[in-house]
This record gives sequence, structure tokens and C-alpha cells, in this order.
Amino acid sequence: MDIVFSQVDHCYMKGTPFEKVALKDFSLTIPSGSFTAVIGHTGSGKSTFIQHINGLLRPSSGTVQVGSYVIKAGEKKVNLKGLRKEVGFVFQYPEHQLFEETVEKDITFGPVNFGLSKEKAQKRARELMPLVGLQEELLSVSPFQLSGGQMRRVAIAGVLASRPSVLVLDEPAASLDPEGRVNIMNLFYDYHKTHQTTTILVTHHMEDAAKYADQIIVLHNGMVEMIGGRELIFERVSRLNEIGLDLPKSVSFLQNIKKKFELSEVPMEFDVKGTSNFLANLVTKKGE
Ligand SMILES: Nc1ncnc2c1ncn2[C@@H]1O[C@H](COP(=O)(O)OP(=O)(O)OP(=O)(O)O)[C@@H](O)[C@H]1O
Repeated sequence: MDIVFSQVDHCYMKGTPFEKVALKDFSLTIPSGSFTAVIGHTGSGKSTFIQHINGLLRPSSGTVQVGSYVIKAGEKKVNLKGLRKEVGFVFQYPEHQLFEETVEKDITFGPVNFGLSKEKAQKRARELMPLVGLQEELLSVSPFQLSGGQMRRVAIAGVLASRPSVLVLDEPAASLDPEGRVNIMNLFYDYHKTHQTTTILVTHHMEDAAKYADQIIVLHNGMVEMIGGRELIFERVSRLNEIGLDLPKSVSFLQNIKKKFELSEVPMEFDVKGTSNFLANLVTKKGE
């Protein structure tokens, strides 16, 4: 599903002394099936932006279009239930949203609520367990008996169980150790590749933006500061620094190599472990 924002403004507490314009003249397109990273310093508007994608927030002016769903400022008639089935959200600490007596009930809650039969939802839950790295036997236990990492995986399975066309990830690996974060991020990346899900990742981790995203959106003061592929974004080092963002280490390393050896181009492509494909090829060639 393409996602198109056209001249969107969002103002909190409009008409009060606390009025705050959080998005200004926001226009962009997220192509269907892409992996987009959204970066920006604290308060730049990332959360406000993503909450427009499933109608949790509505534009104060302008239009948000998600596939065939159109949310126009001032218009109330939108089929939000249909839209929310299509757009899955994984917030920070998704495990805090678990509430059912068993893992299976938690995973099947969303799809059953959206009208899928209990049997079909249970089948999906069984299929999802290995995909999120959990044993099927855990379906019958209480999610509150599990470890924090397992609970997070249950919550993620619960979002995937509704088979969303768009997956919005708001720092889904928050608080995990480096290995845990790589595992969770690779899970989402594999899911995105297999199902062609339009994936939007909000992150403070520039490395994750470099590693996974086809498109990067940089926000600053509620506005789209930059939008484009890695090469385009990471070339603008001084502007990124000005707005409080650092280059990912892997990217600055590659740029130093480019400068030192006076290379015309060094492709900014990384495998899922974050290894530069360019450097890996060089090493292989040298060893041949
Ligand atoms: N409910 C609200 N009421 C009033 N102002 C708000 C509200 N939510 C956010 N804001 C303000 O809107 C601006 C954008 O906030 P937003 O949470 O979208 O930024 P963010 O980039 O997601 O920040 P962070 O990285 O800290 O999560 C900030 O100035 C924030 O203080």
C-alpha cells in the first residue's frame, strides 16, 4: 500500500495557550513494499507522524492516504476499523500490551476481533510461533510466566497475526541487548522480505537505518528535512550533524575509505549483520 502525505499539518491543543504545531507542511510518499526508516532528534515529530498512518491522529490540515483509505482534515467518515486491520503497530515495549490468560489467546485476539474464525486464527498462531522464535508448546501458558524477551515475541506475533499490509515499528528493539536487538530487527526484516510488507521503522539507531532501509526520512522541527536513499542522506554529513544526528559508524568508515583511496563510489549496502557488501567483496577478491 502506498502511503501519501499531502501538505499535512498537525497541531496539538489547537486554540489553547498550549498549542503546539508538531507537523508542518508534511508531504511525502512511502512506496508500497518499501522499508522506510524515520529518524530525527527528540521532539522532531516522529511519533506524531506515524500515528497519522492508522488514524490514531488526524491531520489538522492536508490529507493522508494509505492505499484506498483517505483521511482528510475535518472529515470524520473514514473506515478506521478497515484501516487498522491493514496497519499493524509495534510500539516500544509491546509486551506491556499483553493481557490474555494464554499466549494463544493473546496472539489470536487481533485477527478474531477483525472477523477471522477462531480456528483460522489459532492456525495462524501456531504458524507464527517458530517465526518469532518461540516453541509451539508455549501457546497454552500464561504470557506472564514468560521472560521479557519471550513476552515481546508474543506481542509481535499478535501484531503479525492480523497480516497487516503496513507494519509500523516504533523503536521495537528498545532496551534489548545488542544480540536481542539484532534478532528482533532481523525477524522484522525477514518478514518484510517474505511478505513484501510496507515497513516503517522509527529509530534512534542510525546503524539500523543504514542496514535495513531502502528509504530514509529525516525529520527536524516537525518538517521533512531530507528524504531519499542511504547515499543521498549520508552524504549530507554537516547538515545531519547540525540537526543533532551522527553518521552510522559503518557509513563514516566507508566514507573514510572512499576519501583515503580516492574512490569515485563506495556503495552503501550492508547485509543483515551490518557488514558492508563492498568491503566483504574486497576481502573475498584479495583471498582468491
Ligand atoms: N499530546 C501532546 N500534546 C502536546 N504536545 C505534544 C503531544 N505529543 C507530542 N507533543 C509535542 O509535539 C512535538 C513532536 O513530538 P513527537 O512525540 O511527535 O516527537 P518525537 O520525534 O516522536 O520525539 P521522541 O523521539 O522523543 O519520541 C514535540 O514538541 C512534543 O512536545
